[in-house]
Amino acid sequence: MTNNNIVWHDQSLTKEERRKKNGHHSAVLWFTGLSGSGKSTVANAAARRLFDQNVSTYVLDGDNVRHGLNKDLGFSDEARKENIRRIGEVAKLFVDGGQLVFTAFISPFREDRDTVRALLNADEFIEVFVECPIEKCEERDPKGLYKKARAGEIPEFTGISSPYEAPETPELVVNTDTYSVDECVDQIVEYLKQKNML
Ligand SMILES: Nc1ncnc2c1ncn2[C@@H]1O[C@H](COP(=O)(O)OS(=O)(=O)O)[C@@H](OP(=O)(O)O)[C@H]1O
Ligand SMILES: Nc1ncnc2c1ncn2[C@@H]1O[C@H](COP(=O)(O)OP(=O)(O)O)[C@@H](O)[C@H]1O
Repeated sequence: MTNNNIVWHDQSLTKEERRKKNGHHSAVLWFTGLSGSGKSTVANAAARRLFDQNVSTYVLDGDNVRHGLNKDLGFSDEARKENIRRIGEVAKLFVDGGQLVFTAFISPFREDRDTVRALLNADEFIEVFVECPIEKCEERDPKGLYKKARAGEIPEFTGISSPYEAPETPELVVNTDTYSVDECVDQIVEYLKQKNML
């Protein structure tokens, strides 16, 4: 649905000016993975490591965003699609603002992640697959949700009663069953350095 009375207004500051001021590139690091795979932990640890190196970062997390902007959304396929669509647009604003934004959402559907990718330039979207076998995620179960899902108390639970489509060609894979949080962060920072984004 488009409204011809809504006219785009160019801003007084450009993305390039903001990047120059910050001294680094701006982009979305899109963390995707099962519940309990380590998205929030690794994303926050990476944001902290880079912040301590004077990089302007921000983390958008599924759990948190669903308390505010997306509190009207559930976990049906359509609701998850809308969740990711909205966050993709928000993340784009952060990129325009000159920040490295880390999004930590299960984002189970390839089509939805590709929709976000298409919003941004090629060097502004980095898909980070947070790989962890569901057995390990279930063993961790920090919020007890797998136990509830197995008991039938949570419908449409990713990996149990709702699908997860793993990335086929992510820019980066961090395996949290094999590597520690710090080692995962090392891999992320090394990637950004190799791409001259820092
Ligand atoms: N049905 C169902 N399926 C999956 N996850 C569920 C569900 N209900 C609640 N939760 C909790 O919500 C977090 C996932 O929200 P997301 O916004 O990341 O999900 S999605 O991207 O819209 O699929 C997820 O948080 P993380 O564990 O941090 O991934 C869960 O704790
Ligand atoms: N690389 C890792 N190695 C070991 N445990 C991890 C690692 N990353 C995350 N964890 C642990 O896994 C659990 C789930 O992490 P969390 O960040 O909440 O996952 P998600 O955001 O994907 O649901 C937490 O107990 C966390 O401490």
